[in-house]
Amino acid sequence: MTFSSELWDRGAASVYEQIVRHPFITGLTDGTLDHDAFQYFITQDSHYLRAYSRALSLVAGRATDEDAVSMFALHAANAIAVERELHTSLLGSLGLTPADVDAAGSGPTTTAYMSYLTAVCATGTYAEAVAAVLPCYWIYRDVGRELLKRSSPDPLYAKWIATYGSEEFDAVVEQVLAVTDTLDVGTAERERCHQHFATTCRYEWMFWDAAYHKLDWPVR
Ligand SMILES: Cc1ncc(CO)c(N)n1
Repeated sequence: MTFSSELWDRGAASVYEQIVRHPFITGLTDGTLDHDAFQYFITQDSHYLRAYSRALSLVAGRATDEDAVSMFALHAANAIAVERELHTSLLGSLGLTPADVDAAGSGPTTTAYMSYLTAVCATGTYAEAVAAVLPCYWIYRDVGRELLKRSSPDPLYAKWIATYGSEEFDAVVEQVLAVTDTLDVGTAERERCHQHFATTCRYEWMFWDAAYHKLDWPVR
């Protein structure tokens, strides 16, 4: 069994089932999700993608194989590009400006998820860092594909779905999976990889759940 399928079986399979059943996700395709929740999601994702880009830069710096260095560095740059393009256009359609995103700040779940990714990528081994960032790619690819089958009556949601359900995004994820499957991991390190992978899978579910409930800090 490949390392990536081992990670998925132990850490993602059950969480993924719960993600595709989540009312945020089903609401995207049947059009019942309210725009306030989607707006919260895109706003928080703008904050998330900035941290994700920096986390990927750390992974790039850890990689020894030059193809992997180049790949993660490219993905780090692309995360900023996606944040700017997709989000500016979607936020514009929702009547929001980048200043509104800054003013909203990052919510509790976003902050927790970003902090975890940053910590693992800064202090873990290369394999641990790859395991921590992998669910961000993989879950979005699978969710995007699943949603693309149904698309959405709402053009905003359809646009979002088309990005992550695209063949281009699939090719990106396949490259990362191939890198994951060539990692040389020791026994103790392997367990830590499983923990990080499972944790960021849970954060992926929590990120959608936070948007669905428009979760705010309980105190300010
Ligand atoms: C929370 C989250 N996870 C993964 C992705 C995919 O890059 C994203 N845009 N946002």
